[in-house]
Amino acid sequence: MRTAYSVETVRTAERALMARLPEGALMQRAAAGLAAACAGLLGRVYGSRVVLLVGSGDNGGDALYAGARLARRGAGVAAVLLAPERAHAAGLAALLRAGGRVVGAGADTVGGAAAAAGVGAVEEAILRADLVVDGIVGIGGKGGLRPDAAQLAACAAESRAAVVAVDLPSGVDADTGEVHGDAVRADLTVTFGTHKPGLLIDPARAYAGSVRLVDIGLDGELPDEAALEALQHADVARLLPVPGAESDKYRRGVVGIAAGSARYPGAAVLAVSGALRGGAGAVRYVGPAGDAVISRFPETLVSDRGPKHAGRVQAWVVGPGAGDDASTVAEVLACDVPVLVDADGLRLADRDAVRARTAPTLMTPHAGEAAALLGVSRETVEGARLTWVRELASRYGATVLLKGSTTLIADARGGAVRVNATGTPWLATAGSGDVLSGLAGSLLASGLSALDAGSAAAYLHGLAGRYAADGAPAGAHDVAAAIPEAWRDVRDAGH
Ligand SMILES: NC(=O)C1=CN([C@@H]2O[C@H](COP(=O)(O)OP(=O)(O)OC[C@H]3O[C@@H](n4cnc5c(N)ncnc54)[C@H](OP(=O)(O)O)[C@@H]3O)[C@@H](O)[C@H]2O)[C@@H](O)CC1
Ligand SMILES: Nc1ncnc2c1ncn2[C@@H]1O[C@H](COP(=O)(O)OP(=O)(O)O)[C@@H](O)[C@H]1O
Ligand SMILES: [K+]
Repeated sequence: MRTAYSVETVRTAERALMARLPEGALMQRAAAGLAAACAGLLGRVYGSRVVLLVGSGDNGGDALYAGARLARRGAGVAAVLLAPERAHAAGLAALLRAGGRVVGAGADTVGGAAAAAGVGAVEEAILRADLVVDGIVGIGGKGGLRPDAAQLAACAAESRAAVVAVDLPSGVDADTGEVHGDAVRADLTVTFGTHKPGLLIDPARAYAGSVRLVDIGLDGELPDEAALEALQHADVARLLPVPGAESDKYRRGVVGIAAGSARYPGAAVLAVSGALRGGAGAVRYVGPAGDAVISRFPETLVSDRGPKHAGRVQAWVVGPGAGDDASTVAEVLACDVPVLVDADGLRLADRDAVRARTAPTLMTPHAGEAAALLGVSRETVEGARLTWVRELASRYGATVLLKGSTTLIADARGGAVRVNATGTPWLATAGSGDVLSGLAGSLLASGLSALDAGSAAAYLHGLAGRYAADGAPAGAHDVAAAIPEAWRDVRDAGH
């Protein structure tokens, strides 16, 4: 399991750890990890040109100490100080001792003979650099970058240099993944002690590039419950149902799919295609698309009666392609088994009916559907996914899986939110959400909690999307067909 903790929790853990260590030890650990990552990216350190963007906090201190290490290995290191009089003094002294220099403001006072002052010198240094280290601001940041910092970030973006962010890309919100204004775009982010939620949630995630975690010994000080959890293969493998000797189709779980309409029969077919690959022993279909379903998947138990009379079902999926069939949605919500509500079903579901349910409910909106339920714009949801997925879960008293470039799953009870890391933009294809709903419903029917069913389904679906697409467009039915391959990969990693 990969976990991420809030800034407040990190600060508390940092204080506890610092109290047991010599002064400056943590920063040295951070700087050593940062310098190693920079060296890895540079390939050859000797003779390379490195520019440090240095704010006035400890984030700048990390950059300065790492710069000193690179300078000792023969890199030409220049520091740009955003606030020369407040730059980390010991870090700056270490850099200068190692042969580094200062460019721009403050160069005349601290840089010695090699110093060059002026904005032109700064720009030139950044544009000619092989590597830019962003130590402007880390977990002490508020809001987007200030204008002087934003100018440096723009210059770094223009340069051919690789950009390494220290702890976080400066300007992004560490706790939420929101980006309010300008921020640094990094190729690599080297983060310390633990991931921060913002590194795993878009839009901030997209600014971070790839992320490397440096162990500074913080683990023992962090609480058990994280702010955010990202399941890995082994975690998902533990969740996947495996039939035993005494299993039969009913004991494995029957998932009911109430989906599709005369206008959208394909949604029913796709939801069934996901459900058949999700571990339930049988898939039951009710709705007007029975012929389409049976002709594609003859193993489906098709019923022409409503959900209440369809026979034994351990979990329902309702909504994909449902059009305006509100009565079926209401009927399913009245069933005392886990229910997944997706697509049209989200709009048709009565909030009080959802809140009144005692069996688990899993809602699976994309950002547009979530926005409609919340009465805000799609952009608002996409800009602050963590806030809105929690809000929706709390308003409906349900587990909510918010789809998109970052998929988040939140329980109404609170606790750690799950983030799925396996997706690919190739999944943005019509009907792939229907496949996900069937898959998650099937996992619900085989006994997983709503949080686990949603997380495991998103994980497998993301992997299946990768396998199906493999760098080229794929249809939703290809994604469904690739689920068994994803399942086998995950299962094999769990042994
Ligand atoms: N936690 C750990 O275990 C460890 C933490 N470590 C490191 O410490 C870092 C935290 O250091 P920190 O607390 O000194 O704050 P930091 O991020 O440098 O920011 C403060 C500066 O940012 C400025 N500033 C603020 N907003 C801004 C904006 N929008 N745009 C521009 N500037 C802005 C603010 O300016 P001011 O408001 O004071 O004028 C102030 O100068 C952490 O991220 C990690 O790298 C490691 O060394 C070891 C282990
Ligand atoms: N940019 C993206 N990156 C990763 N996954 C994405 C992206 N866009 C969409 N997806 C995924 O693709 C699926 C699309 O579902 P949905 O929006 O419901 O489509 P549909 O309604 O056509 O079935 C979801 O699983 C979603 O998480
Ligand atoms: K930074």
